[in-house]
Order: sequence, then structure tokens, then C-alpha cells
Amino acid sequence: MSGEDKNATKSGERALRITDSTLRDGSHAMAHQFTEEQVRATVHALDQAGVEVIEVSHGDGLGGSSFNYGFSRTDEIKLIAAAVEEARQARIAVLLLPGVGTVEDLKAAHDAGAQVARIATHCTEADVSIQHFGVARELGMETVGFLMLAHRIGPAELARQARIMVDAGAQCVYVVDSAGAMVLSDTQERIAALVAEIGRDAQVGFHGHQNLSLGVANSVLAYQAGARQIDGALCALGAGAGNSPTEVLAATFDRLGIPTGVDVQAALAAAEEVVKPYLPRLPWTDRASIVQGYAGVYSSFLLHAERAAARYGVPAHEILQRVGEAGYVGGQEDMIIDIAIQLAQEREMGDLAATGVR
Ligand SMILES: CC[C@H](O)CC(=O)C(=O)O
Ligand SMILES: [Mn+2]
Repeated sequence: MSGEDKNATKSGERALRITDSTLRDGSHAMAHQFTEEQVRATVHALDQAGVEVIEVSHGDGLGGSSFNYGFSRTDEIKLIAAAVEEARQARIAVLLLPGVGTVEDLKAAHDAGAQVARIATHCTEADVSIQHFGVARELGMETVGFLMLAHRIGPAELARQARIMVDAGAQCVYVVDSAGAMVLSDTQERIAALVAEIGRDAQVGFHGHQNLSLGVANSVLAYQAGARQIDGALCALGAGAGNSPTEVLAATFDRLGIPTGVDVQAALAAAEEVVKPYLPRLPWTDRASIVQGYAGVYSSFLLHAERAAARYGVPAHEILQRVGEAGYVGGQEDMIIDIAIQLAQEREMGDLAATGVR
């Protein structure tokens, strides 16, 4: 224990750090088709707006470009190098899910200039990140832990998992609302539990999704409960109904008198003039993404469910409801196809029964 509260803010300093994930979580919504030009323009605009950390990776993290998760249009190491070249003050972060990416991927990202390593695990499996935090610290990278689908376990158990990450070398641990399922007090209680457990040794962060339209409200409550790193994405670009919009976070915290170091007008311009023009579709709380929040489903399953829905002629929201009931986690994308086939068979049986055919 260092004895110094890592979540304390000295007066006059920025009170919290906004990390922008347009170019990583947003990659899900872009079906991983970012071009180098889009990455350069987005980094340039975020950097000018004063955003200090910009995450760039495949949506499913380093090494995610694959048949299971979807192939990237451009090699992510090339995109990371372009982002590093473009940034003047901002540092480039990468996400790594142990098992999807490897320490070799992390070393390649570091060689390309990435300075912040964000290591993500399912909320009950922090122990699989231990080796990766060790390597990241040896490389001299700043380290952040991501406890995904954090609504699935209670505050006390989540805090124990955060402790595992901190003991392994994490300098901040995020409560990650991957399903956009947390409703206000869910966030407050989890952040407070992590601050109590790790607050003297590390910071606490919050990553929200908009499936129940609560990303920004949850972020404010997370700050009030002691979180000092908050994620956003321009235009909310992200999985499911998207992330907490960076430009709205900047404006809201500014109105609350909580300095983030982000220039509100520049963030608004970055969203409107740089990101919006290249979006294939605006992130939206439609029926399928609301069901994700309501049933607690991983946001990155949305596009997979929509594709399976089109292929097997069943509604995406019904697939996602079943995924929620089954409790699937990241890495089980293939089960979405199984559920779609099952739903299609049930419909066929129902149709046959309705026409009296045996
Ligand atoms: C697949 C990784 C995932 O998208 C990480 C994340 O942003 C989340 O769980 O919300
Ligand atoms: Mn996310």
C-alpha cells in the first residue's frame, strides 16, 4: 500500500480523465472497417480537443481480426502507428483480451508506439490477466484493467476481482458495463466497492454503454462514487446502442463544474464534422439494443445477432433475449448462430402445427 489515495484530486487539476474509444469500441459498429484516413482524422480531432488517451484496436482487442469476430479492413498495428504519428499530446491505448490477443500482439503494439495497455477479462476471471499486466509493466506501459459484463456479479465479488488485477500490476481497474445493463445504483455500488478495495493503490474507471440510455448518467454517478477515469466515444460510436458519447460527457462534466481537460466545442466539432460523416449508421437504442441492456447481453453481440437474424429469418431481439437467458459471454459468438437455428426450427414447427400438419 502506498498510503496515497489514487482517486484523490488536487485542486486546480483536471478531476477526471476521459479516454476515448471511438477507434476501438467503435470498431464493432464499423464492422472493423476503419481506414487509415478515418483513424488519422479522428485522432487529430480528439488530440486537438485535449483528450489525453485514445484507444485504437480491433473492436475485440488486439488479435481480434478473425473469422469468429470479423476481419479488420486495415491491419491494426498499421492503424496504431498512424494514430501515434498523428497525436501531439495524446497517448495511444490498446485493448487486449487474453486468449484473443497474446503478449506478442501487445509487444507489437508497444513497438508501434502504444503507451497504455488495457487488459480485459470477464468479470469473474481477472486471474487470466496476470501475465499480461506483468509484460505491460515490463514494457513501461501504463496499465488499465477491464472487468467486463460487470453487472453479472455483486460489488463485493467485483472488488475482489479488481484486487487480483491491481496485485498483478494494474494502475486502474474499470467497472465495464458491457451490456449497458447497469441502472444507476448498480454503478454507484460497484464503483464504491472498488474504490474501497483498491483506491489506495490504483484508480477506478467506468465504461458505459447506451442500451438503456444511461451511459452518461451512470458516468456522472461513477465519478461521484470515486471513479477518475471514464470512457466515451464520439457520436457514441460503439457496440450495441454505443458508448457514452465523449462530446456529451465533456459538455455534462463541464456544466457540473468538473474539469476534464477536454474542450467542449472542439469535442462537438470532432463528433459532428469528423466522425458523423463516415458512420455507416448512427448508434441507436432500437429494439434489439434495448433488449441487450434489459436482458444483460454483451453489446458486441448486436451485429452478430443481426447477421444471424437475416440469415435464418428470425428477429434479432428474440435471439438476444435468448442469449441473455443463456448467460453467454464474449468468445461465445458461435452460440448466436445456434440460437437463431433453434428459433427458426421452433417457428417452423409452430407453422406446421398451425396448419395441422403432423
Ligand atoms: C470485446 C471487448 C469488449 O468490446 C470490451 C468492451 O468494450 C466492453 O466489454 O464493453
Ligand atoms: Mn464496450
